[in-house]
Amino acid sequence: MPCFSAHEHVLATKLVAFYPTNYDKGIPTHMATLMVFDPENGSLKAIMDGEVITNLRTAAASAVATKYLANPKSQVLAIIGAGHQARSHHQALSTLFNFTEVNIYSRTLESAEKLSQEIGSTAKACSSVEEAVKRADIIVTVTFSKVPVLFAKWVKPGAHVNAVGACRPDWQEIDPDLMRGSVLYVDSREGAMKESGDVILSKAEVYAEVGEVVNGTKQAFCEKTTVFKSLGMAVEDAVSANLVLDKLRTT
Ligand SMILES: NC(=O)C1=CN([C@@H]2O[C@H](COP(=O)(O)OP(=O)(O)OC[C@H]3O[C@@H](n4cnc5c(N)ncnc54)[C@H](O)[C@@H]3O)[C@@H](O)[C@H]2O)C=CC1
Ligand SMILES: O=C(O)C1=NCCCC1
Repeated sequence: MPCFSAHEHVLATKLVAFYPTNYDKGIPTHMATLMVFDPENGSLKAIMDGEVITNLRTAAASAVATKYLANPKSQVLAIIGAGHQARSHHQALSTLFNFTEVNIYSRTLESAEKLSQEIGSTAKACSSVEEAVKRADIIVTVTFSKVPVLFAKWVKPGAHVNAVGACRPDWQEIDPDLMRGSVLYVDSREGAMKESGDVILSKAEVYAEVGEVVNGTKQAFCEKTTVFKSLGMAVEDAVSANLVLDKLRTT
C-alpha cells in the first residue's frame, strides 16, 4: 500500500498479507511491514513493524467516523469478533464515549470471555450476535467471516456500525438489507467499489466518504442508522509511521 502525501511530507509503503487460519494457531493473522522514505531523494529512512500500526490506525479511522456519525450519548458498544481489531477498537472508542455496557460476541465463547475479562466489569461475553447488538448504540464488526454476521432486524434504529472486516469483493459481514437501509459512509469510494463485498454485492449507495463529513461538504446523519465501511487506506499508515518517527526524534 504505497502513499505520498505532500501535505504531511511523507513517502511510505506498507506490505501486508493476511492469513485467517493463523488465528487458530495463535499467531497474528496480519503480517505487515512499513518502509518510510525521504520524499526529497527517495532514500530509506525506516523499516518498521506494521502490525501495531495497522491495529491502531484502523481503530482510529473508525473512531473518527463514530465521532461524527454516532449518537453522542452512546452508552452501549457491541463488538463482533474478539481479535486484534476488537481490542484496538474498544481502546479507541473508549476515548470518545463512556460505555456502560460492552457486549462481545465471537465464534467461541472462550475468546469473547477472554476479551470481556480484559475490559472489565462493563463487558459481557454474549452467546449470539443478536444478544450482543440488540441494545447497542455503536456496533463494530471485526471478523474474518465471508458471509453476513450482522442482520438489520437486530440493529436498533439510529445505531452506528463500523464494518471493518470482509475486505474482499466476494466477502460480506453485513446483511445487504442493513447496507441498503442505512446511510452508508466509506473511507474511500474508489476502494469500496473495488474491494468491499458488502458494498458491491448489496448494491448499496455510498452517501459519502468520512473525509467529506470531516471537511463539512457532506452531512453526518447521526440520528439515522449509519454504516461506516472501512477497508484501510495507505495514507493512514504513512501518517502513523511519521508520527512514530516524530516521537523517536523527540525522545
Ligand atoms: N478495514 C481495515 O482497515 C482493516 C480491516 N481488517 C480486517 O478486520 C478483521 C479483523 O482483523 P483482526 O482483528 O486483525 O484479526 P484477528 O485474527 O486478530 O481476529 C479475527 C476475529 O475474527 C474471528 N473469525 C475468524 N473467522 C471467522 C468467521 N469465519 N466467522 C466469524 N468470525 C471469524 C476470530 O475468531 C477472531 O475473533 C479482518 O477481516 C481483517 O482483514 C484488518 C486490518 C485493517
Ligand atoms: O488496510 C489494511 O492494512 C488492510 N485492509 C484490509 C485487510 C488487510 C489489511
